[in-house]
Amino acid sequence: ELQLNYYSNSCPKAEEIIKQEVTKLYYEHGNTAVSWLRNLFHDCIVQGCDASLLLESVNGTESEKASGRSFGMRNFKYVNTIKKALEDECPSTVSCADVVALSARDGIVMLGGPRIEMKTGRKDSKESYASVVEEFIPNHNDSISSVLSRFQSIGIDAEGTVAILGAHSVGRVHCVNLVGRLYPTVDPTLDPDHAEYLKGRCPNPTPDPKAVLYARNDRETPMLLDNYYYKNLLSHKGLLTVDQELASDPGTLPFVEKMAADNDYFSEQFSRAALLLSENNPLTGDQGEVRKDCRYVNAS
Ligand code: HEM
Ligand SMILES: [Ca+2]
Ligand SMILES: [Ca+2]
Repeated sequence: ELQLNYYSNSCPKAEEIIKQEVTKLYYEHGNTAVSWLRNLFHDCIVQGCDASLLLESVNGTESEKASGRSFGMRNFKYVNTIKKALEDECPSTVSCADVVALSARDGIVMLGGPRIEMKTGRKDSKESYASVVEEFIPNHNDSISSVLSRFQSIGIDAEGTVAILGAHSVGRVHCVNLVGRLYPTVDPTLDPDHAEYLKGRCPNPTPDPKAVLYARNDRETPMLLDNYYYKNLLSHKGLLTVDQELASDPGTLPFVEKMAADNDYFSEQFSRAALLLSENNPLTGDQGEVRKDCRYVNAS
């Protein structure tokens, strides 16, 4: 069972230490906060919130980070910074899965988003689920029905799915994930002026995947977790196919319209959905372990 303040006896300063580290890292590299938010999705939706995402590839184990779905993920080295601060205070006590959850919670606040009350007590997996990452994480051009059913399977309804995708109100998309909507012809659901702008950002129809060319998700408030994402969708400026589809499907459009009009409603729904995501199928009690180094299972 997850509970509020799980570390109140075993490591009373744990939550404060995570918040301090997240804040410090944010002022050094603002995009770390963006990464903590994406990590929550990529860890929790794959098997559960168990830090399986953070394992490195070592003899026989392939890292989930090596999956194509993890393309563009960054700042993993700073997870180790947070974990080290915790190990210095209370060795082998605070799980990497809780670091994923709480760093996302505090990152969301740094990005101007809501403060979400999250429980703790998650344990860390002893294995990577790299081989099934693509079953759990949708692709950028998947159909809306498959995206909705993926989130439905972890208890997030259509309204919550629209809200959680509001995470794409911050951060960036690399050209490899965009050119399909620009070349050889422009996707008719994309605003023509915005398409010209995106072509300027991504001039090559077949970009080198190693190239660092990208466009910002939200040109208006790229570092704020706010409802500009939905305003952009309504003006046909969604970047990924999955984003734009939210505004064309009659089952999701009413939520897009309501979130575009009301940032508080977006924040409420985003909090509700992020909480469900953060509580998806955790390991608790005697299950799993508390990794000493988030990149490797403990030596036995
Ligand atoms: C249907 C579901 C989703 C799909 C297909 C998807 C796909 C993607 C793709 C393709 C990128 C761009 C990667 C790149 O080119 O660098 C991206 C970025 C991002 N995604 Fe998602 N995503 C989904 C849902 C979510 C959710 C639920 C969250 C968080 C709760 C999230 C958070 C982010 C963030 C923060 C970024 C920006 C990362 C950065 O700038 O470093 N995404 N996503
Ligand atoms: Ca996981
Ligand atoms: Ca924004």
